[in-house]
Amino acid sequence: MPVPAQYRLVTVPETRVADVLRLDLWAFASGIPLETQLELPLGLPWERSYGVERDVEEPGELAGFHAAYPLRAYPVPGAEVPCGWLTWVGVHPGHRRRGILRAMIEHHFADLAAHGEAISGLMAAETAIYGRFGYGMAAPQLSLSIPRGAALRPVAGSADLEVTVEEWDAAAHGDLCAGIHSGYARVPDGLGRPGWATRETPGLRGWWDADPKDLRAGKENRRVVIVRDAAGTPLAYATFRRELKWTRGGSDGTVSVREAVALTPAAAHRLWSVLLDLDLTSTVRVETLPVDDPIVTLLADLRGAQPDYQDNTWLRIVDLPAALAQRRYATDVDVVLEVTDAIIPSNAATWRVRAAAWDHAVVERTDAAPDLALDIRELSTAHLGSISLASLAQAGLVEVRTPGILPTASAAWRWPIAAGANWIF
Ligand SMILES: CC(=O)SCCNC(=O)CCNC(=O)[C@H](O)C(C)(C)COP(=O)(O)OP(=O)(O)OC[C@H]1O[C@@H](n2cnc3c(N)ncnc32)[C@H](O)[C@@H]1OP(=O)(O)O
Repeated sequence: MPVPAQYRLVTVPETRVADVLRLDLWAFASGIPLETQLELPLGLPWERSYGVERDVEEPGELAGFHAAYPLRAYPVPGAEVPCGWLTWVGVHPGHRRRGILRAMIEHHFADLAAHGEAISGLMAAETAIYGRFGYGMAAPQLSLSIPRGAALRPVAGSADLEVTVEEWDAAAHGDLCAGIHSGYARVPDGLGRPGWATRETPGLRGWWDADPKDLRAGKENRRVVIVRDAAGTPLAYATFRRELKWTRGGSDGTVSVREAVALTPAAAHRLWSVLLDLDLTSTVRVETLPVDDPIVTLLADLRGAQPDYQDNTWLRIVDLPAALAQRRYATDVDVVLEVTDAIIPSNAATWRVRAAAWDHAVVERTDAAPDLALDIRELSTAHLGSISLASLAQAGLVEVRTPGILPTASAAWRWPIAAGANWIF
């Protein structure tokens, strides 16, 4: 769909940052004044930033905006691939529901094709927005509120590790945390965690490393726990803030953990042991965990941590043959898929997908009778290996045409480690 009449799509240079932030204030009602926001690191990919404005002679205010982070090593099952990450989507309330978002999405897909990116990912502000454009909820997340002192199952070697607890200092901790964070995308045993997006661009790193006072929501400045082995090699870190609340019964503080990332089981155990034993606190709150994060099985009483499950990453296959060939499959598979796609006609076809276990696939158009029929949204949902084709079939979202094919196809698309990102962007 083209941009609606009387609007035009434009590239947005960094010199228009105030226009972007003004629109963003309208779209997200953040409450942080423009003058303050102009001082904050934004991390925006200006080379891939696009706006929609009134089709008048002089550039005016923006009616819509979106951008794409050019991720080059986005983890999918068994591979790290280019991904155009859709971000900063907003339409001014005075211009909404006229088709501006739809036009921006179609532009985004064309932009991905021009940059050789077969998939798009995003985190959705509202869950109702992106399914209509073929995005599927590919990675759920878990949130926990863990009581202080919650028992953990023992892990050998945990007590031998060294721990430091420090105030965050980007110069001292930025590279160390980035190294562990990107390393986590490849554990355990090389399997890798699909969906574990890392802060690849300098803009994203700068945005993440900063700890601006205006974004602390009244809590203390960022703190960091680092776990090292006896040789001093960093194995895990967590960033957190505490917030104390005094009640008649004493202190009732909360530890808000932004990230807790460990490369070994012992380091994970040690890291959480520290977070769960901070004085004057009673709850450790963590929002964005992969659903099988080590803490889930380390906790002796998961129920006591009030697990809460919701969507994290939405994924869209934009170039079907490329995307299906880029990832690997967990078992031998030879299956014919009939795929519908209302927005990208080149994906809407019948495809034969053949792969040996743990290898890439050969993907070809075919005239053969389909074994499974599904929309691109469902194929995108299954792409990171966390939501199975079998569960989608059980919900009536994948049609099985060849009886008996579903167990093999479903096992091939699944991945032994759940997908998940642990930061919001
Ligand atoms: C990846 C990210 O950045 S997520 C951030 C998204 N941004 C926000 O949530 C900020 C506040 N909201 C907005 O800025 C706007 O309302 C947007 C971007 C969500 C939608 O922009 P619009 O230009 O109004 O959308 P547009 O007119 O193209 O609508 C396309 C379709 O999506 C539907 N739609 C759009 N927004 C929503 C929503 N929030 N909830 C449900 N449906 C929606 C429309 O009804 C329309 O449906 P149709 O195709 O059946 O007619």
